[in-house]
Amino acid sequence: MTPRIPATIITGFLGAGKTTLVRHLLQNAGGRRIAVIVNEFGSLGIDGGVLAGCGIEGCDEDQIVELSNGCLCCTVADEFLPAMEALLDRPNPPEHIVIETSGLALPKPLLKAFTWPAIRSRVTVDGVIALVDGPAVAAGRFADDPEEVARLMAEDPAYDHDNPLAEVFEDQLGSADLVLLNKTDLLAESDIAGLAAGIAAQLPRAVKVLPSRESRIDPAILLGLGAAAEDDLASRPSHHDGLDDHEHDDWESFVVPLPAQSAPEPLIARLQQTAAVHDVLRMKGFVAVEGKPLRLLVQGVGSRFRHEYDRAWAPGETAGGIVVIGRKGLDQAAITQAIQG
Ligand SMILES: Nc1nc2c(ncn2[C@@H]2O[C@H](COP(=O)(O)OP(=O)(O)OP(=O)(O)O)[C@@H](O)[C@H]2O)c(=O)[nH]1
Repeated sequence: MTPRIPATIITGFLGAGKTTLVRHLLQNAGGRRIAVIVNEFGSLGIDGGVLAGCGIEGCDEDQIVELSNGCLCCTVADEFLPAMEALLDRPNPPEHIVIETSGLALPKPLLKAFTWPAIRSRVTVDGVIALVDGPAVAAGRFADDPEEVARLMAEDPAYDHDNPLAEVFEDQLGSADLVLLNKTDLLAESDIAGLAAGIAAQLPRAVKVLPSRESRIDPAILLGLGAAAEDDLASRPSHHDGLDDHEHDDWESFVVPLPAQSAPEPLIARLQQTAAVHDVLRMKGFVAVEGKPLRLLVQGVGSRFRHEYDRAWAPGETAGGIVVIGRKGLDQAAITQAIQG
């Protein structure tokens, strides 16, 4: 029997550092043929664009497969399985497959896809790695807000739902074989061990929580976990166990188109201000800057922003824009106006 190809699933909330981890893995593949399947919430294909434009030696664009529909967990049959089969049927199939899920995806439906006979006979889930945004956890972003719960219960006595951020976060952690507590540069040194222990205590199984910065952990630790997660679904609890389906009604995303900017800084200031006022969870996009041949990659998680010139615009690829992601109910018109200035 041909050995099964190992697949690593990378999960983690919006902006935790998943794409950064995939880049790190590709950069340090040590000659191993790694294929990446990437899926994100919100159009524009930023993550695929970041990876395909990575300029990493030995990394061809055809190693990156982008699934455009925002929710891998809902499109397993239509998109994910055909993409996997196409990868496996290549004349030179990958030695390892890395799947980056969207920050709002629940990993369990994806894990279940690996029990389907057509996939199970050829691939095994080597491990599920959950990225955690350290400062967001430290700020209590994923904890239930007792006041909010009390308010919702007053409105509807039958209310028993967690905060949707907490729910997605817990589902992602519940499936993990390894957790990276990322962005330690933004944490006080003295808080790291306590936060890691707090996360470990929340997990349904004994799973290691490793602190990381820029998702930099040796691939020898990340790949080769040998978890065979598809055989072990019962020990990976989800809020949606027993439910046939789940909704993504809690979230929304839209694109704000932007013309060429005179400089990055005023735009970043407007984005920061917008994120703070409107409680936006994630913004990312590519923008043209006058007089610059390269496109500006803009990344925002909450109100923390980074920007860099990443590569030249490809022919026909001129329109800039920012994807905005948040909880349902964003004031799209006001946000668009605030960002466009
Ligand atoms: N300060 C700091 N920033 C980080 C670290 N790791 C990643 N980032 C930044 O955080 C932002 C989000 O990182 P990504 O890797 O795109 O996160 P993601 O989980 O793929 O995001 P989504 O796909 O949108 O869910 C980027 O600006 C990264 O450069 C870190 O350890 N420290």
